[in-house]
Amino acid sequence: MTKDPYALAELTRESTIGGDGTDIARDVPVIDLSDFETRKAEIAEALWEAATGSGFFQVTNHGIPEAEIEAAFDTAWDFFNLPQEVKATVAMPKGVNAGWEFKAQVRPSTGTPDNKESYQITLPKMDGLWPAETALPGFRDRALRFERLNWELGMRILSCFALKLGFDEDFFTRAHDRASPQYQSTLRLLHYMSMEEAKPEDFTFWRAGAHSDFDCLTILHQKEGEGGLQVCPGKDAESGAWTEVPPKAGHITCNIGDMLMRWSDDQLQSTLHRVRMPREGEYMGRRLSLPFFCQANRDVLMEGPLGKYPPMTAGDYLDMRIKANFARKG
Ligand SMILES: O=C(O)CCC(=O)C(=O)O
Ligand SMILES: [Fe+2]
Repeated sequence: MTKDPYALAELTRESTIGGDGTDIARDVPVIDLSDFETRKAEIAEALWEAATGSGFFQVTNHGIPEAEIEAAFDTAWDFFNLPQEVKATVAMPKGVNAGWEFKAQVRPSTGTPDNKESYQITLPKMDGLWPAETALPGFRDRALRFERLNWELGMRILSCFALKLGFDEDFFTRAHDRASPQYQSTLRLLHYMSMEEAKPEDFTFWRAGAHSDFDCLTILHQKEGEGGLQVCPGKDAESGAWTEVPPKAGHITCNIGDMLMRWSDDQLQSTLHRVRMPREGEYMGRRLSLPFFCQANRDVLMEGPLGKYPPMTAGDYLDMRIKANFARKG
């Protein structure tokens, strides 16, 4: 093993964990967000416990109507179902976190491209990256509506972490101001291609190689029956023991990302996760998922309450994280 070639501890951890590993059952905490305003203190306690423990949890009674989530999956499929040449008109420009990409994301953990296509919506970056209204009528409005619903849920959850960290409760809402040109939160539509016609060697790839997210908080919608997500909590990363998180209607899966881990002086834990290929006897069809990444605006200064790290803007942090990812040599 060569010496640590990475600038960031979070990336070093990620790069060492690309193998199959083993399966292990762990509890994924489920937190009921009903009566949010009146139960806020209790909910904040439960979220804190989950996020300082494994960093992975699910929320129920989260306020996003099931019909909206189902409609968003339909909208995502309408997009992926477009001919490749139409999707190519909204291809992700280099260095921009918006638009369409196909089998392009290489994870440091695996060194191979994830077997997926994705379309990312980052509000200030969308000029020329929406499909033509004639190609997909209503797509933009539907996608924006879902982006907003996810932002609202993200801000509710983050307001609980703000209180526990000693900030005022709107601290992270200001830091993720949707109206700002510095906004960099992202809704991602993901399509993992069907493996029904795949060759045995295709199964050696990953749908999504092991990684931790760069953001503060990820809100992940999965579809029941389309499993494969596995997590390995930070404190157990050495173990290489992975836990399935089966999609369940009414449950939204959430995880802490590296940005909030740093911002909280490592009190909140970002968690390694991945999407494995289906195994023999399992559903082999396509898999869709819809993550929303709460990433603080570029100009926001991240300054932890305990002062563990030097202050840094969220923009600089993300640039550093992305650069470290691409600096990796296989
Ligand atoms: O598709 C999933 O279930 C997870 C996706 C993911 O981890 C990501 O895009 O960061
Ligand atoms: Fe992720």
